[in-house]
Amino acid sequence: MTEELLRLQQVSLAYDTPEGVVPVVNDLNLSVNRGHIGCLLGSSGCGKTTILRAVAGFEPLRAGSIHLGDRLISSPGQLIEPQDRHVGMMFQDYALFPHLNVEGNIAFGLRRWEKARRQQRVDELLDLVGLDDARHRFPHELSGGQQQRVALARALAPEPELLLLDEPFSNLDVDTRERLAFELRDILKKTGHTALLVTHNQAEAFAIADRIGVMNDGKILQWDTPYALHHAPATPFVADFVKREVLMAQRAQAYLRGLAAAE
Ligand SMILES: Nc1ncnc2c1ncn2[C@@H]1O[C@H](COP(=O)(O)OP(=O)(O)OP(=O)(O)O)[C@@H](O)[C@H]1O
Repeated sequence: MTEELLRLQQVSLAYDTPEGVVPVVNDLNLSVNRGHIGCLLGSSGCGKTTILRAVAGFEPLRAGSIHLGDRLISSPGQLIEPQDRHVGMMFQDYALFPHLNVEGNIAFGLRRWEKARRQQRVDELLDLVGLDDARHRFPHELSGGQQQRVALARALAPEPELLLLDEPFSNLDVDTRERLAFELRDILKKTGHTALLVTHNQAEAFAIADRIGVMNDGKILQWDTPYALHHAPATPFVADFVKREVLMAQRAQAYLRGLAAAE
């Protein structure tokens, strides 16, 4: 078995608009090894979600190829349907079904499974995400963090080869975000899942990912470990980007310390 699970080679993506073709990504290369968590980090509009959608099978490629293991899943004119890719996806708004309880949401992708096996899988996942006691509750009866865990369990339920996460913490408050970022990493490492995450938040990227790609304007400027991004940024943009975020986090902490002191 090769080390690499996901491989994007010379990928170009664009949208057709009434004004013409709008290029988003050009000649993009990246790979994520089995069991690793990769992350695309960049500011709004740089093309992160478009790349994730292309891996999921919702965007056609203008050029290049996407492989999952030995399978070619996308190339121009060739697209394996999203449901046949063995790729799980978790969206920023969780997209839980409001009329189904926690168990029902998690079991949604397992409708074709035999009943006993399905129940066993749901029980395993409830245990994994710590929601045993909430199995009969409906989404509106859950906190944001709990909803996020249900969404994660639902995405993992059919045992996807690859998990895609689009800004998984954007709906949560800052404290919950930080806690869940570590928790998510823990869960994925425990189960050995391979994941590709996109976020504009550096703290999240650094808390979760084994490899991070810093993006700007449809390009990955550096695909590296969090340590290397900090200590050996490849371009002035990456150095600035990393430094700016650290500075902002320090300022936020100083501000909060100031508030606490004033109380
Ligand atoms: N359906 C579409 N039609 C035309 N242009 C689009 C479409 N979806 C996205 N775009 C454009 O493509 C570019 C990349 O968008 P994308 O959503 O991939 O960025 P992103 O980095 O994920 O941003 P965000 O963090 O805000 O979600 C943006 O300029 C956006 O306006």
